[in-house]
Amino acid sequence: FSIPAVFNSDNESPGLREIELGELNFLHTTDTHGWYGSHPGQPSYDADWGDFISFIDHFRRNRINEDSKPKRDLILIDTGDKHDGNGLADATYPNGLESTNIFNSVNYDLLTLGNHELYTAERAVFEYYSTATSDKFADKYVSSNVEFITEDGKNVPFGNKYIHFTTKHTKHRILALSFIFNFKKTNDRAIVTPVREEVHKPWFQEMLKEFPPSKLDLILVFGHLPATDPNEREINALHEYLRLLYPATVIQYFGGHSHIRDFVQLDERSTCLQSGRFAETVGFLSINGIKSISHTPKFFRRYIDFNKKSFKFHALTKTLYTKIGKQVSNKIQQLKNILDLDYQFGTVPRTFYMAARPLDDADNIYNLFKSDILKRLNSTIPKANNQRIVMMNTGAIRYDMYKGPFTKNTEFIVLPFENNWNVIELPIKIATKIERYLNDLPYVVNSLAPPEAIQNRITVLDRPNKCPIIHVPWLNEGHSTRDDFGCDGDDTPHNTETLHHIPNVIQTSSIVSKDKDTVIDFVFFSFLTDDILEAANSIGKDEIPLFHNYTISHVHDYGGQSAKMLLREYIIDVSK
Ligand SMILES: Nc1ccn([C@@H]2O[C@H](COP(=O)(O)O)[C@@H](O)[C@H]2O)c(=O)n1
Ligand SMILES: [Zn+2]
Ligand SMILES: [Zn+2]
Repeated sequence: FSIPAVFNSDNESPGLREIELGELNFLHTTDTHGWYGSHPGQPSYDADWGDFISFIDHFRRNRINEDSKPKRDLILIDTGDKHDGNGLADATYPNGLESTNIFNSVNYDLLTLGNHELYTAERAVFEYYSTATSDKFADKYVSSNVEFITEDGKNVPFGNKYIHFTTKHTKHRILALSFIFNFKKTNDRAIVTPVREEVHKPWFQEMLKEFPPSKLDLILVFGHLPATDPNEREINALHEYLRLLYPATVIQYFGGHSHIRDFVQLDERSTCLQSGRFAETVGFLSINGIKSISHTPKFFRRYIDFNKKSFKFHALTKTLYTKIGKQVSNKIQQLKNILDLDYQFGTVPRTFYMAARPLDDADNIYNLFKSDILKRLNSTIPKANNQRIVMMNTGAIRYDMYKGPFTKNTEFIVLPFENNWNVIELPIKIATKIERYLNDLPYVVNSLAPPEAIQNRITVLDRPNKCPIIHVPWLNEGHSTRDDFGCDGDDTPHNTETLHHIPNVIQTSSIVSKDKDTVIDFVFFSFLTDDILEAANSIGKDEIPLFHNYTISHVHDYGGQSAKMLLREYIIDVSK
């Protein structure tokens, strides 16, 4: 494979791929999960949220300015998931107390919520009042299929059901809608209605009447659902429905939730962009020829690495900082200090990877959990025959653990969730079959593995055509995205990161009995409770005549150290 011209090394770093502006231009973020303080130690993502604000400012001035000919507009979008993943959000109580202010300093034109804004009632209430109905975003926040339940028990839309607006310079008439995927683990202050049902509700039908095709130039659907999802196909179902009603209108989607870079062409007049995760990516999209009926519109997509070099390059500026951007960067640094996120517990001896190393490799993080960390779990409850299995979902681990300082923030980054340990007593003949049962599940049904791992499996299946594997000595390892427009979407060429299979769950076992009827403790992350019951009952039916189902009454709190604490104990031990 020969090195393309764009991969030159005569620069201070490799050449970047340009963006192509259009009459409508979009910058998109999603699944930021509190990553507003940049990725220290990862030069590809060295920009913080203040730098992003400066970038937008320069970009608007230098590339979308008032006098540009042809005229242009810029629309800034975010598609949710702002908690769980970084101490800036997760080290405060309530979660997101300070980071929400930081996130909200971006002047988004359209924003919405993800499932992480709905895991608890407290989060739903906070999101609703701090953002959805705030002075700044009340006319910009859209959530077409989520209802908020007020203190006095009334169901109200979680923001706007839809927004209609006309762009300032190019005068495009836009109808904006936003849907979240069919999220079932919601709380008692919010209701999610599946997309397929929501579109048949009276409000939707009235909206269709108010905005027939003749009154719209573009339908914009931005939401917390994956661009590619061959199992649930929620975007596809929505698109089929909208296309029947608007046969020639351009319909542009922005997705999220599965944490990957992705771009899908739904038909000649419709595409969907998804812009990664964790403030590693700013998605750029432009469209030209929107109002033309005789020609198909031209779509252009680019995945911009979240770093200062890329920001300066695309915004055509030599210095990035603006006053407001700098203020936000300072605020982030202050918050980091107040929360003591750089407090160091020990040192990570070498980098442990989630998917970039095979599961049985000594540098694989799941291997570390199986072979060491899970075994450290202690509990005071009486043990069934002194034998147990300890299981966790791989999705609970959210990031590679890098060689170097292990800080308070590293804990939130690697293991953000507050899951505790549950236990159920099971005979060996059931307990030993659960791992296989859960790992054989069709991947998207229960979403136990990390979202990006699930999605990588899907995109590999969905797009059998290959992109060249890049191994160029002076490039950083990172995204080499393959999407419906090909292999050149990333603004920065990276060495291809080989991704290995990650199972849905991992476990350690101390079982020694040969007698398969011996009862042992089956210990698992609380997030897995429904899946464990389903697996035990399904296996039990096959294994035991006149089997009685296990129910939640058989599940107990196991106690013991949290996963965060187990990891910290390991680090302290290896740092001695
Ligand atoms: N208590 C929890 C909550 C979630 N997870 C994992 O996160 C995944 C969802 O994350 P998104 O950012 O894609 O919404 C979920 O599928 C689990 O893997 C968890 O482990 N514990
Ligand atoms: Zn997410
Ligand atoms: Zn999500």
